[in-house]
Amino acid sequence: MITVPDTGAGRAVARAWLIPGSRGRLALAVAAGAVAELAAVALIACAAWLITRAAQQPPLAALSVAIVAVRAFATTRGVFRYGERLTGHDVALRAQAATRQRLYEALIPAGVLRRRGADLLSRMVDDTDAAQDLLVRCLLPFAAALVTGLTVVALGFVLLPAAGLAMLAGLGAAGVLVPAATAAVARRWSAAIAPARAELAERVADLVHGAADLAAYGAGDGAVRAAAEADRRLAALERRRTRAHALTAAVGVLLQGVTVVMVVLAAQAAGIGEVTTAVLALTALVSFETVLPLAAAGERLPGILGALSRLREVGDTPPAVRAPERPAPAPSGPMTVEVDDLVVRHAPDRPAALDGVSLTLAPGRRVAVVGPSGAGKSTLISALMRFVDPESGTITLGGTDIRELSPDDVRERVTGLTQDPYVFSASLRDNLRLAGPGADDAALGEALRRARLDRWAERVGWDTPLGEDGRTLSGGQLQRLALARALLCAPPVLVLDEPAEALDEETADALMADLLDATHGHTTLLVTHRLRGLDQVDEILVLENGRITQRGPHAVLAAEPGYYRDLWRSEALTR
Ligand SMILES: Nc1ncnc2c1ncn2[C@@H]1O[C@H](COP(=O)(O)OP(=O)(O)OP(=O)(O)O)[C@@H](O)[C@H]1O
Repeated sequence: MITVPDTGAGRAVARAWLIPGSRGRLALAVAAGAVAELAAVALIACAAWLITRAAQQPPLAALSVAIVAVRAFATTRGVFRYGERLTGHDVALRAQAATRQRLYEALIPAGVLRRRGADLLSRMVDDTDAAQDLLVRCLLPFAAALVTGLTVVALGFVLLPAAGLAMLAGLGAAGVLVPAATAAVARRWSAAIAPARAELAERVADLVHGAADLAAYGAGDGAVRAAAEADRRLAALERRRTRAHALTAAVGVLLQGVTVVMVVLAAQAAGIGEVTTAVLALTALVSFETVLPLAAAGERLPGILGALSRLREVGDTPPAVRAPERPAPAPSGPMTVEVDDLVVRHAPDRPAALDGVSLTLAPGRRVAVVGPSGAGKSTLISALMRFVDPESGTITLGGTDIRELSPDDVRERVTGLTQDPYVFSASLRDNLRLAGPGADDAALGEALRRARLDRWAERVGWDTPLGEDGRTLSGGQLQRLALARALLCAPPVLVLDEPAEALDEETADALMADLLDATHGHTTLLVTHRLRGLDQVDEILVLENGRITQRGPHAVLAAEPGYYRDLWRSEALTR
């Protein structure tokens, strides 16, 4: 369920996210826009005077100043319009870039967001466009219309107060009441349209990402129908909104016509002559050209403020872990990881995922963690890499509590093969270089050799694209590539989360054997479901329901009653 955006929050974001740093440029754009509009009005006023005066056939000299003025105003209008577009778009694009950057920075440490990927993507793309629209479509037109409107009304009062009054009424209604009405209409419709658009985006994302599963279970037609239905609902809402918008736009044009008629009637009643009448009438007519677009600005404004408040919601999502204000110096060289009485809870109302876990991982030692699904193995790795903070207990790295270190420093030192490794749509070489940007071909080759991927690499070539999400790789090759990356990165503490996950028996056994060979002498924490080969590690921890229930070397655990012996026996039976 998408909540209706709170526009007060949107205004706050507009101030906080967009304006700082661009005030000078913004003022320049506003000034250039106002001068361009004034020049446009003055151009029409002068042209009106020139044409009607010329019709009276005066000596040419009487017209020469007006001729020059028309040229001057035409040039001024063009030059300042160009300046306004240049500075206005410069400010707007800077604001948009700054908004995207802020959003991105807010997303990196964010905790669990309530929104799904498609909605988040639309925030990254559509909502950040709001930053640009706020300035280009709302703020600049409003400032230009205000300056032009006030000047024209003042001119009207000077020439003929009754005409000035008619202009004030007409421009005021078109510049304030009509945009307010369009804003109210838009607010009403965007409350209905935003969830409809989010629903369509999510359904389309499901269709694209879940295409294979939908096809496999014959659910494709139903999903397409649901997406088409969401599309129809959105289109119907958009149509109704467009009708309401057209109606308010028509009211604006009507006000323009009525104002010109009133001005002409007032001028005729006052008998001020046809030249002044023409000047007043055409000035009134053209002054609406700057005011009428405000209806569109009013229509866009609630959507913009809503988008900005959605951005703030992302920015306000509490980070999963807090970086210290002044991080302690990061430890270097071989380092011991000490976990002491660790309690981790993913949410206050959930049972602890880790409950009193203690372990020591000394330099060069390898510790394996085994346990049933949901026991807390991945949570332990998340805590070690500081993706989640403990409720109580400590983790120290080289003697320093990791909460005192910058999370990036921790993740540079404790990393490796995480669950579900991602393969980029790039070559094998580039996918490897991710873990070692400065590595030469010899180092890349060595990592591939240790992960037993070298022969395959020679066959397919180092520069062949691996396809989106590694589509050209088998499950085993993908895990080996991820292992090669981890070995290339060679962090002080290597973590390997279920490296043989989702592989067939034979491939998994081969991968585990190679992995145990490759990590010999390297400080390693290995989370695994498979026990084969664990006789090579220094210590095995059995984690059940967040607690360590057994610990020791393979030979001891395989002999004592418990989860490990049961699993070891059932593995032996399946061979
Ligand atoms: N982000 C999360 N929010 C809430 N609960 C979570 C979250 N991540 C894990 N949990 C819960 O914490 C417990 C431990 O999960 P964890 O993923 O650490 O188990 P695991 O041993 O790695 O399981 P598996 O072997 O299936 O990967 C589970 O009950 C799980 O539902």
